[in-house]
Amino acid sequence: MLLRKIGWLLMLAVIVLIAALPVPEFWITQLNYIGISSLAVLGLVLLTGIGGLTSFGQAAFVGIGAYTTAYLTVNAGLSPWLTLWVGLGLTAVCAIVLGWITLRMSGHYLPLATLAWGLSLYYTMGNLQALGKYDGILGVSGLSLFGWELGQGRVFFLLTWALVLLAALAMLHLLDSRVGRAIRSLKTGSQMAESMGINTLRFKIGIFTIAALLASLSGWLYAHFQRSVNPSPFSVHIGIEYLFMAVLGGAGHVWGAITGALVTKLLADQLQVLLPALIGTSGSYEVIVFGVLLVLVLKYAPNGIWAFVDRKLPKAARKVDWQQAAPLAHRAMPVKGEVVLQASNIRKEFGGLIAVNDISFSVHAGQIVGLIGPNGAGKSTTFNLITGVLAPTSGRVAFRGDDITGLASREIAKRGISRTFQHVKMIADMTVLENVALGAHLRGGRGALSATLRLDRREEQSLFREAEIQLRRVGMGDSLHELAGNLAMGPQRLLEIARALCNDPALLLLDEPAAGLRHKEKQGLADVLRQLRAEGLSILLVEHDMDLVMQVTDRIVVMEFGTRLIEGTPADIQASPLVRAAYLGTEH
Ligand SMILES: Nc1ncnc2c1ncn2[C@@H]1O[C@H](COP(=O)(O)OP(=O)(O)OP(=O)(O)O)[C@@H](O)[C@H]1O
Repeated sequence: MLLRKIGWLLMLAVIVLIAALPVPEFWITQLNYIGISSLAVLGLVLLTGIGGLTSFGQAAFVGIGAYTTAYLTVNAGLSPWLTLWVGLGLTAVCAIVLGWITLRMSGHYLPLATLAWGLSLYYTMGNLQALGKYDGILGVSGLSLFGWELGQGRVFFLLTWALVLLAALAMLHLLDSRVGRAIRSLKTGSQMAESMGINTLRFKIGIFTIAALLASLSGWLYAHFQRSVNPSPFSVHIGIEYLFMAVLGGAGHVWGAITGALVTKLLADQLQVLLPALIGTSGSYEVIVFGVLLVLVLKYAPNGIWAFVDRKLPKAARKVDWQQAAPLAHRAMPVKGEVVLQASNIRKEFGGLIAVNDISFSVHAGQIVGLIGPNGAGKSTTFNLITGVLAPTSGRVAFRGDDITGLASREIAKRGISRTFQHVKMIADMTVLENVALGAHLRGGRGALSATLRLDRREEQSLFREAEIQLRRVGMGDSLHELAGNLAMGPQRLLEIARALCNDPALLLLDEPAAGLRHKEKQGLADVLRQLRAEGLSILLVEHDMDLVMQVTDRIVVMEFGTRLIEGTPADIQASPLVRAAYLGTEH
């Protein structure tokens, strides 16, 4: 905390000193350009580096901010302080509409779509008569405050960098919050995030809009700094340059944005002088060098320059300030023996393959039910049908008497079903505690604005308190501040269980929790499962480890080729020749 404060004070001191000392005007201008670019790149860090959504269209949003203020100040005589908000509003509308259409796409379709609308906006700016076509709008006024001209020098520099630091601070606050954890979960794919109750599309549109707003702010500054606008600085080419800055600086780090903008600008300046002197002719050779540099960075330093700096910086563990926090509300739990889950004739067809063939079974409160069967029997598909990852072809799933067939994962999580994954899904660069707190997403309600303004601290304390309780419940109370990525497989699986428990579930679905565990870890897991059952939780367990299944389950459903082969107590199953034949692959 103290170190962080010193860091901020140092940065402020450097900025004030640069403005106060006789630094040549050329450098002040360069630093102004760097600050303006940093804002747009900061948006890309959030969107691409942290949220995992690649966009080539960031420059187009810079253009919307720049053109809005240029047009309205020149043609309507409005104050730039008013047009800033008009630009931000217009940008938000464009981002929400474009995001709503394009962010459903995944893989390479999304970057392609951003290219498409980046180009469209560029040509729109270049072809509209009202916007001066490719000549743009000239004579944009500078910024002034109560009649005092801010100019293009030191005062503008102070304003720009104050905005950059404020944006960086806001983003750091945002990322260290309930909303921030949800944003960081987007990169792991939507399945885990949705099962924590996170509406991934909403969050994607949210970060897309925040990134666009930062770009728009950058455009507003640019227009009043440059005193003119034309389409060139808002082309896809510049969009790619912003991405380059983010990757070079460190797309996963807030400070990577400023580092990237700074290094790129300084390098471009130096190369523009050096290369013609070396080669003997002038031309845009620096673009070629940047191309080569980008390939080298992607190959040898994919996390960017700031990742190296970050590794050297001292890290303080999160301050434990949640001991006295208010406990989170609990849901009413089913009474022992009540039917918690009822699957009735559920069926799933993949083309011609019947992966789950009219299966029926139930789970009662306070029971551990095992779902076993040879590879490919349909266990994971059954899990996915119950948790809303897949919609059944036919049949019905009821939870605590309510029909939940075909509901989205996040709706099912809301009702009290939590799950773990066959292949652990966690956020490697977040601590164990933060990962587990993600599981309590639905039990908090504070949004992005509260987080940015730090008005969410009470709720955060309650969420962390809950996360610690659940980690202690599964025996991981000593690993709160460890990075999840450093955990061995056993603790990773326990982390997933603690995260699932954070949702205060009435039913827990565990998908092969013993896979990859050592003997001792399996015994530890068995103890945890027994303890959870003793506390009244119901568990549906898919597991290949027969020792564990026979030790902990009350009843077992055996599947084979998508059908229910037999159901009974562990003793019944062990004695069944049908089960033996299914596992040995012999006729029965
Ligand atoms: N998305 C899908 N598209 C097509 N076929 C699928 C899909 N998912 C699963 N299957 C098929 O459905 C059948 C059941 O698969 P499932 O993963 O549910 O079995 P499982 O019992 O969980 O196996 P394992 O123990 O190996 O995880 C398999 O034949 C599998 O290839």
